[in-house]
Amino acid sequence: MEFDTVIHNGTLVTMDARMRIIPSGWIGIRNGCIGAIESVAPPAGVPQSVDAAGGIVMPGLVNTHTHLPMTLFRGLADDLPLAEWLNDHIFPAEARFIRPDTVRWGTLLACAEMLLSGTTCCCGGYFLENEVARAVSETGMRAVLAQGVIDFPAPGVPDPKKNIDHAEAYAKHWLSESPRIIPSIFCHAPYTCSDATLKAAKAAADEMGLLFQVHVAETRQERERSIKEKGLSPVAHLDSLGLLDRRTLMAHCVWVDDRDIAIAGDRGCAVVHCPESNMKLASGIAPVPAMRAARIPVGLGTDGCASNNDLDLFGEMATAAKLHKAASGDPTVLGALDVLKMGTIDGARAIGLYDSIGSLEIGKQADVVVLDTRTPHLTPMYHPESHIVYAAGGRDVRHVFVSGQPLVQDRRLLTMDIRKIMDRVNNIAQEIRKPWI
Ligand SMILES: CSC[C@H]1O[C@@H](n2cnc3c(O)ncnc32)[C@H](O)[C@@H]1O
Ligand SMILES: [Zn+2]
Repeated sequence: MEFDTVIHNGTLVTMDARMRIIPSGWIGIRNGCIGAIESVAPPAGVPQSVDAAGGIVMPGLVNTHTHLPMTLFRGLADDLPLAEWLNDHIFPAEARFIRPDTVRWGTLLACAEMLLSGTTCCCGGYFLENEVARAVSETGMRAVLAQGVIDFPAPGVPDPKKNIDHAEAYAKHWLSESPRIIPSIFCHAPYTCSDATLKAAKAAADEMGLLFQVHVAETRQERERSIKEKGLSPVAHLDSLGLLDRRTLMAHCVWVDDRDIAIAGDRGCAVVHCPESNMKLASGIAPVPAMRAARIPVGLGTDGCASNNDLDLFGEMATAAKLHKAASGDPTVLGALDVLKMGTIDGARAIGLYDSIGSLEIGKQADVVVLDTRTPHLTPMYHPESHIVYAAGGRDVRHVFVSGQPLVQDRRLLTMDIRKIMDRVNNIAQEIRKPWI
């Protein structure tokens, strides 16, 4: 087979069903897909030959929950609980500063940050999502991008009665626009969307075969209010509306009990764990080991930059691995390989892309990351998966490919002018910085 690109001389961490690790292997890429994974000598005469130079070659990371334009609000309102953070700071800032131009630059900044730290695919939603999708598609990154739905006036949808029509039109447009941009619909939460809105949004997503996303059971207050007002937990409430199935992705699920976990497992829906956001907003610790034991696909997410405050999924993996050990008193509860699965193949499964990304396998898209391990903090290397989760960071990412296209080469972005993007975001921040509340 003829290849367009060969990546050789690295340790391949495949994340395939056998979790193969191939020392000094190579992968061949043809027409954007992986065409070979081998341990013997790589072929000569390939147009593009990338020397991984003793580093790690792994699947691109999958950030399964984020809000890209929220880079604009990084560090704007810290050290607050969710309700105060959202109602007194973030919602007012969004009402005032979220416009097509600000969304574009905030999104490009998020893509730059994610690509430079090894994330090749993200999933999430926001308002003015047409602008988000347009910007992401320019960068070459892969993403599942949802139009946000909420029952009050939102940027781009001043009349909440039009929120479903707007989301539907957005999704229809992006269904056939780019193979790397997959549209979706995102209801903000059961406490900001009526039952009618939730059902209509899910019906619209179902009609087009799309992922339906929703923030669920994030805080104790959300759970208690749901039980008081609906007589059901947030998860049981969504289930009573018929919203939970294989195309539903629930972000957070911190305040879930055994019954909620059994419901989610039975329905086949997926969950995103956002440990750093949950820690920073003091929301709590999601019962990830129990959810995984119930065979729920659990991905990892950073959430938006205003509650994390970065988009580095390597950091998120390290946090997840350590948090659950500390919470349970059991160091075996979530091992390095478990967390690496959450950041790759399980994340891909959670967002419906299991067949195309999340592992290095013949036939899958060539979404590939090369880490440079020739650094003091990655020397020596006994177990690559241990290094990826416990010792490496986004700063160790050297090359990034999406569908075989190089997007980061020797730590430099090839499809974005990062200076210009940071300048624009800094200008927008001057506007946001002014006292306005
Ligand atoms: C339609 S989703 C976009 C909407 O969600 C807000 N948001 C960001 N992070 C969280 C979170 O952790 N819980 C609840 N809502 C969140 C974001 O600011 C947008 O308004
Ligand atoms: Zn979120």
